[in-house]
Amino acid sequence: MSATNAQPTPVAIGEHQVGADQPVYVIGEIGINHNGDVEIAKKLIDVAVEAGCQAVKFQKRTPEISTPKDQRDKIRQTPWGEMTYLEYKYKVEFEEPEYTEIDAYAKEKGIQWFASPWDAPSVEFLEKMNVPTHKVASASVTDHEMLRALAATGKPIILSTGMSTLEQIDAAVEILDSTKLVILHSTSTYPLPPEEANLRTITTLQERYGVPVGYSGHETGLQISIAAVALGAVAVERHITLDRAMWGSDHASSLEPKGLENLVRDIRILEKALGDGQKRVMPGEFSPMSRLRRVDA
Ligand SMILES: C=C(OP(=O)(O)O)C(=O)O
Repeated sequence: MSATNAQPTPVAIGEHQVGADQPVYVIGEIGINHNGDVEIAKKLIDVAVEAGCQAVKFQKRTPEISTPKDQRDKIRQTPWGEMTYLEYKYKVEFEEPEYTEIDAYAKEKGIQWFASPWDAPSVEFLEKMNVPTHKVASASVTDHEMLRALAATGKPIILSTGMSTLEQIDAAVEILDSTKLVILHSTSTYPLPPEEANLRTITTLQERYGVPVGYSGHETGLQISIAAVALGAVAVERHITLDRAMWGSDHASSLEPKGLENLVRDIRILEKALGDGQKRVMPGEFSPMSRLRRVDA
């Protein structure tokens, strides 16, 4: 855990480098917005590819382990009828046949995919799928058993930090290999109001952990994610959906295809605009300078 002003070495995630002076790593978080339908998942992969994301992400659960005990028997109205929360969790869970299809489809489309495992057996499952990285969801920052399973994979890890204190993040970072770690600043309020975004935490995390820091956003709109990049975020993750009005908990605070396209477009402009911070006269200024500046002044 080193505090330093030097830029941390980028982390390699498959063919992509994530860090300073690299293209911002944009992750389209499909999560469970596929609503249990692999065809919707494929359409969302298309959306991410067309927007220019480098990766899409899913969530992998073993529902009888990851669903909090006091929530399991709660009754829910769902598109599949009335059922318990646990039954619903199984409805939206992809298993090996669906992930095999997703893997082939993502490879064909040239985009990376990975997932946040929500329990230790899901780490094993994702390892069998040969994912390039694993994401730690904010809710799992304190799940040390799972973090140890993730560290044992030797893969680069993306650690989200919503709903967490610095002490909880310290303990998680102690378990993970900080040479292969990307931390995401996040606030787990859905949808995120601007006054809870606290984007300056990006700098706090950069200085405290000396690793590349990105942003996982749950706001509506694009401004906060774009500002995160201006403040140094090297990765941005946003939930994506085909339609914000679809049934399910995460659709409303997700980006639709046009929103994602605009986000990636604006991030790519910002990457160019941020520059290197060295003050110099730019090539485009020579002509206006010759017209506007008095040489005898
Ligand atoms: C909920 C997740 O992420 P975050 O905490 O970044 O929102 C997730 O990755 O499953």
